[in-house]
Amino acid sequence: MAKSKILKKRNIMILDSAEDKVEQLNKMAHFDAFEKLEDCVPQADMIFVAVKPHHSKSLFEDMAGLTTKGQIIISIMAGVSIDFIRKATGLKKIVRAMPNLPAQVGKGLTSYIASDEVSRIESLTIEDLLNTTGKSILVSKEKYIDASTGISGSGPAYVFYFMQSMMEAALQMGFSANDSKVLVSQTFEGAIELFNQSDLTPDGWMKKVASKGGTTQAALDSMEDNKLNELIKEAAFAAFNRAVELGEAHV
Ligand SMILES: NC(=O)C1=CN([C@@H]2O[C@H](COP(=O)(O)OP(=O)(O)OC[C@H]3O[C@@H](n4cnc5c(N)ncnc54)[C@H](OP(=O)(O)O)[C@@H]3O)[C@@H](O)[C@H]2O)C=CC1
Ligand SMILES: O=C(O)[C@@H]1CCC=N1
Repeated sequence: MAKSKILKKRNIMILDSAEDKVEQLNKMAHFDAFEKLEDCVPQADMIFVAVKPHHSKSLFEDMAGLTTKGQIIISIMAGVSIDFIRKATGLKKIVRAMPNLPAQVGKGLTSYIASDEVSRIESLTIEDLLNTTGKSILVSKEKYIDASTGISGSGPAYVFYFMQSMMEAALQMGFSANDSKVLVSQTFEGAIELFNQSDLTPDGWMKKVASKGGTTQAALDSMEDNKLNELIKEAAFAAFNRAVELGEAHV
């Protein structure tokens, strides 16, 4: 975000509670870092909250008296609801967003929703900011933020789980660690590129790879026999349910 052309140099202030981190962050070119809320919160137009959900209560308590009515809170915390943030901060303009880790390389996906008090123009500005980290989707109900946590928020970890499993199989087949890594990463990259450059569904692509009675079919049959599809869906719902649970702990 800081590197994007949308923001002028040093338009971003970062707060961290650790002195050494603030020092380290201040050596970077694109933003100013602070250790104290009072040094940055009062001057902010938008306040991104990126602490762990269980730190939110004490953070909001510490922010009391430092915020002003027009400020917008943009929370990326899993589960924590707009209603909770509204009550805890006394502010009305709240955005809940769920980004994912590929935002670090400009390939993120952020779902978001804004409270009614956020104006259309503010919402568009926020979308522009979020899009500096990849793509964004505006959802129609807050429950879709929890749902997208189970798909895109936590999703990169599922992909890494699959990669890890395939790399372990490659190692067991006798490949070196480096060759295992290249075999797996290029396979993922190639598959994603094919998928993105066509209208074919994943199922359609599976059929293109699998020759009748061939090797791929043997692998897909093994996955079906083990109900891997169900297990993956169950895992995504476990993350969704955990987001709801985190929300229930913050009411
Ligand atoms: N990791 C991910 O892929 C995603 C995470 N999220 C959400 O982002 C949030 C952060 O997660 P994650 O980055 O994994 O967690 P981290 O623990 O890495 O980051 C939290 C940061 O908040 C700092 N912090 C805690 N309390 C305060 C405070 N009172 N004032 C200032 N800074 C504070 C911590 O500093 P210190 O370490 O010094 O305590 C730490 O740097 C969570 O709410 C999570 O749900 C959302 C989408 C994806
Ligand atoms: O694991 C978590 O709780 C956070 C939210 C989505 C990704 N990481």
